[in-house]
Amino acid sequence: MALLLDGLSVSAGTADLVTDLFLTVAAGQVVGLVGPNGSGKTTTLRCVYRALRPSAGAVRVDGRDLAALPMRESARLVGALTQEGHTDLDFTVEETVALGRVPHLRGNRALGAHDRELCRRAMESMEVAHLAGRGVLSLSGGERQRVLVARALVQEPRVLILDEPTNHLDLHHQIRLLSMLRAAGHTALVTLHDLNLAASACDRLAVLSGGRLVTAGTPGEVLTEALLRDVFGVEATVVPHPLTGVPQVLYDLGSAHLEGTTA
Ligand SMILES: Nc1ncnc2c1ncn2[C@@H]1O[C@H](COP(=O)(O)OP(=O)(O)OP(=O)(O)O)[C@@H](O)[C@H]1O
Repeated sequence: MALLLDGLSVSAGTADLVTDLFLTVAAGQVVGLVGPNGSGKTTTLRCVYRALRPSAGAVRVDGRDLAALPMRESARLVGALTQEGHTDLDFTVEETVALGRVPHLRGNRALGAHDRELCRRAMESMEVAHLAGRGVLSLSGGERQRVLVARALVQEPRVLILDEPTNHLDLHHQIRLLSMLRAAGHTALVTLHDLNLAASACDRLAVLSGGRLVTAGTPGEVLTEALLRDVFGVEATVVPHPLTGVPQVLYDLGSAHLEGTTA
């Protein structure tokens, strides 16, 4: 198992933010962590990239407890696109992407040819190569997001953690990023709010509610009308995609609105 959340719990004061979470991500799998606002998705991911220390349980990569490893070593195992990854420092795009190689460099050595080639390929795959010399602070939200994904990719981590990676991205770049994840065989734990994209992009979905795992399985097993009602409080229709068969959620906003309005 590439990534194991092994009975993870997180408390803040008297509040239990995540409770006894067991979740596995097999090598080469993309697992989507979904759930309503405040259900504990980001809190869970923060434990994996070590921005937060769990109050109980452990995060294991290839069986190794991350908390027991030096930061540099866990940075070679886990690469993350975080919600707090935006910086005030006006590095260029090229410099920002190159920072992803730091965990692999010995001492203060400069990038070698292999590192530079990885950066070039990651910038091309995220379609930011033409921005290489630009300062990141001058980029649009979507451009900056793609640069930060490129930085996580060049880290060549065993496990990629992506917290709402499609934020700010237009449809082309949302689909490009999620297709690339699957095609490149990355092992990834990803939070997504768009359940249709999540069903299309992920091998498995894990649903959180109130900091607890409600269910996990293939999109077909998980994404049911009953789950949408019980966990998200949404009445919707779930149909199989006509080409792929993966479940897709159809909403009837008209009737949902009419029921709640006093016209
Ligand atoms: N340091 C903290 N102290 C107290 N409560 C916290 C703290 N950090 C997070 N929370 C609470 O924990 C809950 C889970 O937050 P989290 O950010 O993990 O949710 P999420 O599922 O990622 O939500 P969203 O979909 O809105 O991004 C929320 O109710 C949040 O307010």
